[in-house]
Amino acid sequence: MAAISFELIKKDPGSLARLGSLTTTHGSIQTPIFMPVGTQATVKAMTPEELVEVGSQIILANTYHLYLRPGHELIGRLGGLHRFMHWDRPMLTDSGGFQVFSLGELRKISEEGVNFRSHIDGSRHFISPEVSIAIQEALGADIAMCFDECPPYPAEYSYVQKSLELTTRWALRCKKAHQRPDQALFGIVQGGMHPELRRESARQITDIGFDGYALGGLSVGEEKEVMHRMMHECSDILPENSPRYIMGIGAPEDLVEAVNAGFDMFDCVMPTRNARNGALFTSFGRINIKAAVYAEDQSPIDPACSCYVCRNYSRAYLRHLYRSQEILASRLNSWHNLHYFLDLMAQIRAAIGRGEFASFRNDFYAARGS
Ligand SMILES: CCCSCc1cc(N)cc2c(=O)[nH]c(N)nc12
Ligand SMILES: [Zn+2]
Repeated sequence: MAAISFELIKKDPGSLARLGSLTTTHGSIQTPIFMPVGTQATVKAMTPEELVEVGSQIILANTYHLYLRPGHELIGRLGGLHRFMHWDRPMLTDSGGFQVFSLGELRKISEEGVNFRSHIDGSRHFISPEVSIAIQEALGADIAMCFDECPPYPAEYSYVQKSLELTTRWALRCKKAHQRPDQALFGIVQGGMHPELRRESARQITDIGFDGYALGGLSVGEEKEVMHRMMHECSDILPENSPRYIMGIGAPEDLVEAVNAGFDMFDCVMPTRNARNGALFTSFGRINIKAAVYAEDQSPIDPACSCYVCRNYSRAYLRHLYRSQEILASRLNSWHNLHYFLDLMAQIRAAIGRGEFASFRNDFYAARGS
């Protein structure tokens, strides 16, 4: 029996947007979906029960971080990541490559894998496709990701081309190493910001064949129009009846564009990281709660928001908490931002269900004056 099954429920008449249902070992997910990031086995400041209350269906964790601390063997011995963090719904783990390149010190890449120093204590480590798969199988998430190289941005065409070829060879090694029958494995498409390399990588990864397909190498500092163009470059190559995930995306406007390009799954630290910095998402754009203008503002963050925070707390109080560096500031701000992202996806699913995604997209931009 396959670790996951994906049902394409409805295609939007005016775009590539689609409704889907992804069934995993730990339950089903309605797509398009945003996946909160729980890097170190916690979506910062939120309990699992609160994550469910704000609409989370699936959350992410990070192989790199959990390998370094507390260790994947420890988590495996204690029953796996679901039990360790008291989350009994779907989970996805990233493969660690991206974090090694973006967090690790003094990393050295070879055909075999990557040697790097821990960002925590400088200790030396090595991760290969086989090691990444072994870590993810020990953690036991419902979806594992292939070990890939996310090329730096910008990078020479020749470097990006060699890099995508390495990612393909690593993807093949990941597929051969992956044994866990209750865990799906997604391939990752690279190719930088070059349309023809994106298409070449998409062909190579789909030729190997995976349970789902991700676009990597985006949200790495490129201009938005470049990011959006790359989203459209390989939609026609990725199998229509497989789940499609764009890694590290993104801001609300990027989510709308990614759905418009035919993608189903997204993750980003933005709602929780921005929350801790006081940046709050609303139906009329972003606000920063530390601004003096909110000092005596008794209105909610967003009058159009139905979340627990907007129903019970004023901007004045949230500004006070933030300026006082109270822990509750991170909790309430994260609660509202996650609700905003997850409610946006629920509105998108409803619009696709009505065959009205194109008008939803127009209204979304109109409400933000763009
Ligand atoms: C928990 C974090 C998941 S997404 C991390 C991520 C984010 C972005 N932006 C790109 C990549 C990528 O190219 N490859 C991989 N494995 N991961 C990426
Ligand atoms: Zn709210």
